[in-house]
Amino acid sequence: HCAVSPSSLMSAGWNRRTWLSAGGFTLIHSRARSRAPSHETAGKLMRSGEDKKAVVWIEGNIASGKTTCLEYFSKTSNLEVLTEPVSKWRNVRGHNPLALMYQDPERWGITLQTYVQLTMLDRHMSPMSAPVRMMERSIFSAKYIFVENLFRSGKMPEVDYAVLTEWFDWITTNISIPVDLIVYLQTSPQTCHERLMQRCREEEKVIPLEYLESTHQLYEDWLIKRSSFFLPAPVLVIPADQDLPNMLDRYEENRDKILTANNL
Ligand SMILES: Nc1ncnc2c1ncn2[C@@H]1O[C@H](COP(=O)(O)OP(=O)(O)O)[C@@H](O)[C@H]1O
Ligand SMILES: Cc1cn([C@H]2C[C@H](O)[C@@H](COP(=O)(O)O)O2)c(=O)[nH]c1=O
Repeated sequence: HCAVSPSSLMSAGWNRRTWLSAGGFTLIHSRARSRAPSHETAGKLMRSGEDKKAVVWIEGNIASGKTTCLEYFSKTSNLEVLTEPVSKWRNVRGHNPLALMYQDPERWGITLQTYVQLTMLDRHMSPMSAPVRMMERSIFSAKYIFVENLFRSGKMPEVDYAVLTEWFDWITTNISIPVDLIVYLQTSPQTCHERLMQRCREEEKVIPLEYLESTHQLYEDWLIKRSSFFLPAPVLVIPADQDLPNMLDRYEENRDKILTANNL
């Protein structure tokens, strides 16, 4: 195993631009076709050659049906599906930060959310293998919904919130995280609570309805009222309290909009 550091490459005649390009990344100066105005992307790090592909985020409360939706679309050709890295949150080198967070949020909220932020960034930066990417949640909802919920409910110390916010702001200022469309599976907290109980994930058995009501409100403020945080793309709302056959009809109705998200 041979470690090559950026500084040794630089002294061998490489500059920052060639080093980044070799790793599949470039620094953006301006973009021919960009999702965001060029002042929002200029100077940011982004993966090369992926600005013509479409990126769709599937957002929604816990147990709203995101994974089920992704599973349905995964049979579509020319589309890749990225599920949330929950298995990593349940097992990092033998530790379970998701379970720890639910047991003692004041102590372990920062641990889980730091790891969620890292693993989400890793998902966003992974090379695209198809013209359309459908991804479960985002680094944005991790911050705007879950970190915010911990902090506002008094379960995250202000210093932990400040450190996570500094990290988040650095990442979103310096790295381009493309998105063309946000699909919001809009459910009632009651529906999520029923589905969560039915799914029966061990760590989540302690989640009360009130927790889902808070995260629901944060989602509504972000994606419907647009009153809380930066919204990086248009939002397609799909009412998702319906049974599965009805949901599949809703997905078919919206298939074209979703698959051509970068032409909206
Ligand atoms: N439309 C639906 N009607 C009834 N149950 C559903 C529906 N969609 C998903 N489920 C079930 O609800 C639970 C949570 O769904 P899941 O897709 O895992 O949600 P998420 O990924 O948003 O947490 C699962 O047991 C799933 O089978
Ligand atoms: C993004 C994010 C998630 N979580 C928790 C919430 C749930 O218990 C799981 C994700 O499950 P879902 O069924 O896919 O909604 O992870 C969290 O605590 N913090 C986060 O940032």
